[in-house]
Amino acid sequence: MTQASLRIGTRGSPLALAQAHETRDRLMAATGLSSDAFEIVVIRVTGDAVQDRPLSQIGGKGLFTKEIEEALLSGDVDIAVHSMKDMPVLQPEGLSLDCFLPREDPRDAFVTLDDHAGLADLPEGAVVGTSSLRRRAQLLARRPDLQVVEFRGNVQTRLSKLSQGIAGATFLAMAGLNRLGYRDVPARPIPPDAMLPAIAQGTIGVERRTGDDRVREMLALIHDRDTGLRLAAERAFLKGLDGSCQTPIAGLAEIEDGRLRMRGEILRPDGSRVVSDDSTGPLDEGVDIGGVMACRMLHEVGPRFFSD
Ligand SMILES: NCc1[nH]cc(CCC(=O)O)c1CC(=O)O
Repeated sequence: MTQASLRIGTRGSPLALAQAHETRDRLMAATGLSSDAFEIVVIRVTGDAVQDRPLSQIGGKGLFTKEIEEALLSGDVDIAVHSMKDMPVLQPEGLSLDCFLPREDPRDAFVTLDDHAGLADLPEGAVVGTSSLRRRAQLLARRPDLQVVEFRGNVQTRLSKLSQGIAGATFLAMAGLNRLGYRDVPARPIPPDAMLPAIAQGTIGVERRTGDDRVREMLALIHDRDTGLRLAAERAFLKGLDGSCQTPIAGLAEIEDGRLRMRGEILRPDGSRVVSDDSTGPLDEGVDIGGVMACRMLHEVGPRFFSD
């Protein structure tokens, strides 16, 4: 590569920076280029600027991505690194998102400073902190007695809220903890059967300008095929449901014996109803598997499932 360095756009949170560094390290290893060939550019986004209100009140997905995508389109950066969990299913005109790094642990973790073994051991009426509509709904579906309070901020903030006694437990993504190297956080992974994770949880996606062939070829070197096949199913499911941050949706695709197994779940926000599905098909038919699952579910629950 003879051009100037490749500019990597990212949010400035500790997790976002860790993900940008992982992307740069993989690009260095794949291309043989030195770190001078890459520049990490931090971009401030709405979702980070607004700390005092629940994200679901400010707007749906896109709060963490809009400004970064604008920088990509205007040529201020050449690639953008995202948590795929925060990405809308459709990209703006002119941008492509088809490079996924090997997926981290997709599971949620149960985090408590007390010695409760897990969710089932929380005392009657215990207070749990989360800002995720999905986690809230899943929690209330299993334990309607629990009280859910709004919990935002990074890992440190959430742990300090636990130590102040604001809540007895919270949830975090295992992927975030692992990527940040937080080994001593008291986190227990929750099996997907007990709490199905968010679509794409644990996956880093790298976005680019559609016509930028130099970047397309570079990103092809670090794309992880299995992760791509899994995300195709999960994101087709999300797209079929027309999911936003206002709707509790969970889903996980896994490769088992050379086939793609997709589990999906939609919930009423108060947890009063849960509809789940589990289906397996050929590895390269994720788009169909996820799309058909979404259709079946919408048909089963009728049009006003999420809102009424
Ligand atoms: N919504 C915020 C967000 N986006 C991605 C992750 C974690 C890392 C990942 O799932 O890839 C988190 C934090 C969390 O849910 O604990």
